Amino acid sequence: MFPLGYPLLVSRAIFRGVLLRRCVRLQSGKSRSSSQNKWLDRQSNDHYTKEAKLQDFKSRAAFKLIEIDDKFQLFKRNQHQSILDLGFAPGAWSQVARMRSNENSVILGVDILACKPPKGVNSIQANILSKKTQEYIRWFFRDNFNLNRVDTLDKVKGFLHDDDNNITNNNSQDATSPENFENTVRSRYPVDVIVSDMYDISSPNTGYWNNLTNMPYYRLANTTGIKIKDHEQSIDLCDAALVTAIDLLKPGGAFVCKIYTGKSDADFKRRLRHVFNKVASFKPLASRQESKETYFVGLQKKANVDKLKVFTE
Ligand SMILES: C[S@@+](CC[C@H](N)C(=O)[O-])C[C@H]1O[C@@H](n2cnc3c(N)ncnc32)[C@H](O)[C@@H]1O
Repeated sequence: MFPLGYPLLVSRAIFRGVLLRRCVRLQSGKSRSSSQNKWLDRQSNDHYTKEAKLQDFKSRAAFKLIEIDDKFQLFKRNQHQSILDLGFAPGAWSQVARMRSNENSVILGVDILACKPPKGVNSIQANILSKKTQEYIRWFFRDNFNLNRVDTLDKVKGFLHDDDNNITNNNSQDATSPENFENTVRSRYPVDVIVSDMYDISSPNTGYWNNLTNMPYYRLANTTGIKIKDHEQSIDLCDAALVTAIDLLKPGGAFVCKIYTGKSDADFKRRLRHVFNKVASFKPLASRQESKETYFVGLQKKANVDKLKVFTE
């Protein structure tokens, strides 16, 4: 005969066994998927990841922009620049821009994620696919807001404030005066350099009910692994960055944009040639060989770019 408490003892023992197996699995890392393990191994052995930690960069992405800047000389030590970093989070590129530009240069990071910017960098949490975001960027650079001190841009401009009149007024000034001409160009095109490392992430579209209206998962930092989808999403963001460049980058300005390569690369390059005198593509050594990402660079922005022509011809 079994003692009375036997079933309780057995179930306790089974429960302990299950717990123990789980702990062992967690310690040995076996509960992670193989791709997670691969990613962790790669990160811990990666030279750039180690170096980023040593140099206090937010991520290894810093070294990609350093290589791009070494080759194309985007940032100037001897001149004030307005620099726009699209998709700045967690902030490694902004750190590089801060480090390599003049101390009076102004840097604005924009990201759809809320993220505290690195020291000496301003930031706006916004979606670049929204036209309103471009207005905020223009106001920020033109009116010299300092978002590090107070969130003045939000307080003064508010979401429904329409400030386009200022641009119209500036245009009606005597354009023959060199000073007025310079002011008009500055307020219309207040940015000297645009860098975009934006990358779309695929939304988890199964296994949950999305009960939100602002789609917080509609921005990602990883590829889906579905090559065509990754490429097309990347082209959308590149086009958004290019529209921002057409609308806000000063003539002569420089542009860098990450692209996840695919069949529409040539079309995008053609659009870039409408906007810039010099166009190049560049894969930094810090960009993993197996990654489909590469960078397009546009130098010497042309004056009077016709947006319609860029996207229709
Ligand atoms: C690869 S990460 C950028 C890394 C960054 N350059 C750095 O050095 O730390 C890509 C970023 O693009 C942002 N992003 C993606 N879609 C966006 C959008 N529509 N508007 C603004 N940012 C976006 C993501 O939130 C993500 O933070």
